[in-house]
Amino acid sequence: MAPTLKPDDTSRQIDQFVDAFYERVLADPLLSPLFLDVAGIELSEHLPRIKAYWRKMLLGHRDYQRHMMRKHRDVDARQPFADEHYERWLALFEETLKKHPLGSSTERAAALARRVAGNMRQNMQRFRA
Ligand code: HEM
Repeated sequence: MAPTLKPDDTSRQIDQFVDAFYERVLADPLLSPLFLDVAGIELSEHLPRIKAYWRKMLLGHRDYQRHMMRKHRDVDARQPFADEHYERWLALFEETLKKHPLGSSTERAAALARRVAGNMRQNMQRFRA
């Protein structure tokens, strides 16, 4: 019988995935200024939040309770997100997922990322108008 992946394993995989994703994002000339200059993120606070967000989305954990859309609206108000930002963000997300899959949650993570990015794009346009 194939070994079953326990939630703890997925949680560890999420940590590795997010670290690897942010290595790419922060090395990306298009995306990194939004994180480092416009939002001025503190990595030691930001990364645990992103990990908690994905544990909530994929495992139903309750430790992420912030309003992530509002955070993006604040950044967008200072430096509007363009289509190419969404495309690059998703491309890096999917590239990272291939190298650091999340077991049985891999496909769901990809689909969620696409859906949330699509909602975000609409949400930003509504709030800008
Ligand atoms: C164009 C695409 C995106 C860009 C450029 C982007 C950029 C950013 C930036 C700059 C921050 C830091 C905000 C701050 O601390 O002030 C942030 C936070 C965050 N992003 Fe994104 N993001 C994008 C798409 C997404 C998507 C699609 C998701 C989810 C599927 C996501 C999830 C998050 C989460 C959970 C946070 C943490 C918010 C908090 O502080 O609680 N992002 N993002």
